[in-house]
Amino acid sequence: MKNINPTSTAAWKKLQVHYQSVKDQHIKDYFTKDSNRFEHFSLKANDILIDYSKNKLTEETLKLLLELAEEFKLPEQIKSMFSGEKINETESRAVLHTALRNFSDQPVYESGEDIMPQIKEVLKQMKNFCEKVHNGDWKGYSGKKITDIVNIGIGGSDLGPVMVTEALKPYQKEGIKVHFVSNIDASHIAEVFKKINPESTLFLIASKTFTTQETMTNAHTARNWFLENGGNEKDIAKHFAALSTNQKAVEDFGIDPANMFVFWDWVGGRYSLWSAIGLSIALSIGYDNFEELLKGAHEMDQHFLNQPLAENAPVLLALIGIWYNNFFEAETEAILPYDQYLHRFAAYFQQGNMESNGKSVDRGGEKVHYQTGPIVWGEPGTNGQHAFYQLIHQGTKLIPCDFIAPANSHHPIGDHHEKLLANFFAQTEALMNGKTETEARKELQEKGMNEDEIAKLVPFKVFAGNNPTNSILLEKITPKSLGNLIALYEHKIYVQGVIWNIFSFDQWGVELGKQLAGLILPELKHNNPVIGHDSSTNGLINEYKKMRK
Ligand SMILES: O=P(O)(O)OC[C@H]1O[C@H](O)[C@@H](O)[C@@H](O)[C@@H]1O
Repeated sequence: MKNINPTSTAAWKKLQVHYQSVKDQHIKDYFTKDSNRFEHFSLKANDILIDYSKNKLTEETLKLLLELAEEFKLPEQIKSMFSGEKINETESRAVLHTALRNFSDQPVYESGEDIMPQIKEVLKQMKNFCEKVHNGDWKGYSGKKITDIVNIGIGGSDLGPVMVTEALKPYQKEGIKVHFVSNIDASHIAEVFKKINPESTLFLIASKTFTTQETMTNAHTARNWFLENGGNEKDIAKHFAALSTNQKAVEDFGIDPANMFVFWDWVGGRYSLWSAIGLSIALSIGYDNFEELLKGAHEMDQHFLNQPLAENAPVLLALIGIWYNNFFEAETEAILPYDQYLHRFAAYFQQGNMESNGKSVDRGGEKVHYQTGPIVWGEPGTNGQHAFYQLIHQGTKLIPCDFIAPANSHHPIGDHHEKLLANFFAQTEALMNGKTETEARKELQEKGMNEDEIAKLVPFKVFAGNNPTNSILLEKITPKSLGNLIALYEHKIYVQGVIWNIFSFDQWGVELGKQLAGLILPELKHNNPVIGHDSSTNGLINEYKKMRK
């Protein structure tokens, strides 16, 4: 499959021609032509309803996009991921986060070995550990029950657990608080220190490599704080656990090997919340709920693996994304959850997408001459409405949006949820329909304005509309439905990577920043001026040295 340039496939060429014939069509006209457009362009995938009818697409568009997927032998590429082929070629690794949530009783082979027994072993270890912490058998050095969990990790070792523990707050175990420290900025950990007591705190050092500068620095600071505030060396085992693939580094740090929860190099950092990295989640919501989350993801895995492309939710979302990214030249995509608990969902998939598909070299090592991964961003509704929706409605950029909402709130207080959902429905409708000049005029007339005033205001009151959205509706945000939803978005990323012919599971770009910061650090340890960089970097470092006290 290497060196297939998507732009030279037959389907891509057909899509280019087709694009010319539909690009100026208005989405609302598609609804006029087809009164059953919702039925034709929506599907149910397990717990999730996806309405993709409010998009700039026709049956023909979908047919051609599906042809594109077929040209890349997508069904085979999906199978190759699930079956443990080393599809992460630049790191020579399999990509098997799906095995972590495999409840099918089928073996999964990696380098000829069934990895399911080791996965189950770690799950058992997590379960036992959670039970001990929750029932108070796991005690701190002074005999107190654990009340606070501090997860120290960054990137994939932080964002997933943060997003999920926030999303599932209603399931939080009583008596357990979870804190997250990721930034190397000491303010992050200092603020957490204010809230915790060393006697009843458990630190989870979460790092796939156990070498990441931020995490190791924060871990050492936590250890020092613990020792300076009442704990002894011999007590470390009761208060520090490690979630990692690097056994040696964990031991060197001084964490009891019995407190190590392992995972494996075939779990990508940004796909690792399903692994031991999820321990903070399990401690927060209870192991059984954590398992429900895994089961929800497994359901979506089965859907992705078995549904024909035309009825395959992650595939459809991926193809629609490609349609906008590569034909309409949209540069960004917004994820807009109408659920306050999902307030880190967009941030989580910002890493998921941008670290996976932010690539400009194809699988054959050639520079690509087409667009790959979009910029992903978003905030929850309705807050976003009062912040950046103006630009989506009336700006000059095309921003395809995913609207996500649960039909039921965890807090059925008054009519909050109906109001929230009224906004959810109204926004996608307004983004599509816009407001015509006639409508704008009528509105102003009804306000009693005279013709002069109306003529002046009308241009500002017109909305072109025709802004595409997907609406994703769930019954309720539960561990299981959240598992479904996360896996949906994960698989979308892979499908897009296949079609852009890029590797989605490495992240060489992130490495550069790490190396450069490592070079500069020793130069900050003395007060002599530096001269080895460009004049801007030299100037900034030297001014910083003058400013610092
Ligand atoms: O878990 P680790 O090894 O500390 O890595 C943390 C993060 O580091 C880098 O930013 C990337 O490689 C991310 O994908 C990763 O999640």
